[in-house]
Formats: sequence, structure tokens, C-alpha cells
Amino acid sequence: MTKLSVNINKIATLRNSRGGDVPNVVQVAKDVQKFGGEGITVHPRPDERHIRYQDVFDLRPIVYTEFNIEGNPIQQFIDLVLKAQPEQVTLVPDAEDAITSNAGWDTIKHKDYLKEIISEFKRNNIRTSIFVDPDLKMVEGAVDTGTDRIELYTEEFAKTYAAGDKSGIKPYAECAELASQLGLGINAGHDLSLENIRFFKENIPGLLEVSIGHALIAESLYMGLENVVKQYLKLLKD
Ligand SMILES: CC(=O)[C@@H](O)[C@H](O)COP(=O)(O)O
Ligand SMILES: NCC(=O)COP(=O)(O)O
Repeated sequence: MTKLSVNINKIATLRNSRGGDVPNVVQVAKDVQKFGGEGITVHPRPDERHIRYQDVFDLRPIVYTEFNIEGNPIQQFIDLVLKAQPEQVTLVPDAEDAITSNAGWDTIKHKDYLKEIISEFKRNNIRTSIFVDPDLKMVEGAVDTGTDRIELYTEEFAKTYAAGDKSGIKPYAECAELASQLGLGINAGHDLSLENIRFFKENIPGLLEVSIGHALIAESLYMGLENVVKQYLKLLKD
């Protein structure tokens, strides 16, 4: 069964564009869960351009599904996650100036670094996931870091699928198969949408969780948040 975790970064982007507290990220997270969302994802960035560190603490007590905090594990982020105690942390190697996440970890080059951070989170009973490109070597390398799960970085799939090319799923399916054989759980995210989610899910055995933000919030402008969350759930469960 694939869980839907809703990334609410874009709600914070909208709020921050005006100052003040509209829309209210805590209320949106409550509503997402009421509509059936099975997790809340946030990706606080060091410049706090969308989710602020304080948002994480405001959200923690109301997230009763699964709280997933994503980010580059700089010390400030590690401290935040250890204090907030989410159910899952997803490590993403994003540069400070990146508009959005644009690459997965080199799990071979950064094995020792990841191993150390992952073991600290696991000691604190926080499930770990690491963001990886659909590359078999990176999946193999992920095992040695001790991570519980990988998150497959789906931008390339989304791009090829939108261009009408379904063969872009192949490296993801191969990585998922290898990850399962190696005992790694499989999450996925980035640019997943109502258009492509069904095809992705159908072709990725063992897909445990998807985190979706940008498209889901954009789709909600036209169709409403409740309707959109329910459409995703239908596409993921049927
Ligand atoms: C890790 C990932 O795939 C990103 O999509 C991310 O969580 C979204 O971050 P932004 O909302 O800052 O683009
Ligand atoms: N981990 C991916 C995520 O949380 C959402 O990515 P996107 O849907 O905003 O591209």
C-alpha cells in the first residue's frame, strides 16, 4: 500500500509572500489529514524561504499521521530534526542556492558522512530515507549507509512521461527491484502529479510512500484541496 504524504512547502511560500499567516500551514496540515492524507512533508531550507524552522515545531503536535522532514543535514537541520522527532527524516543533498532539489546523493562518495548522520537519527528512533537518482550503483551504495529507505528522485521520470515517453520508468523499476532485494524501503518524490502518479505506482513494486507538493497544490487551485487529495488516494490505492 502506497502512502500519500503531502508536501506543504508551497502553502508556506504563499503565506510568506505577504507576511502574516494566510494561508495557515497548521490549518492546511490538519485539513490534509482530515481529507485522508497519510503524511505531511516539509522541507525547511536554510533561508526559510518557505517552511520556517518554527513551522516544524508548530506542526509537530498536530501531525498524527506521519511527519516527514526533508533537508540537507547541516548541523542546524540535524538539531531541528532531533528536537522535533518526526516519524521520518529524508536527507537531500541540495545546495543552498538551488531553486529546488535537483540531484540525489552520491551514496558511494558520501558513505561515511551519511552513515554517521543516519546512525544518529536511528539511535533517536527516527526512520531515515535518502534521496537518490535512479541509478543502481547509488541504490547499492545506499545499503552501506544503513538507511531504512531510499526516496527515488522522480523529476526525470516526470519529464519524459510528460513528453509522451513511458520508457523513462525503466531505471526506476530496476532500482526499485534492487532496493527490495537489498531490504531497502522505497519512497519517491519530485514532480509527481495526478497525470503521472498512477503509471508510476503501477510500475514500481513495493512503493511505500510518495511525497507530493508542487503539482498537488497547483492542481488544488482548480479542483480544491479535498478533491485533489482524494483523487491521489484513489489513484494510489485502486
Ligand atoms: C526532495 C524533493 O524532491 C523536493 O521536491 C522538495 O522536497 C521540494 O522542495 P521545494 O518545495 O523547496 O522545491
Ligand atoms: N520529496 C518530494 C516532495 O516532497 C515533493 O516534491 P514536489 O511534488 O514539490 O516536486
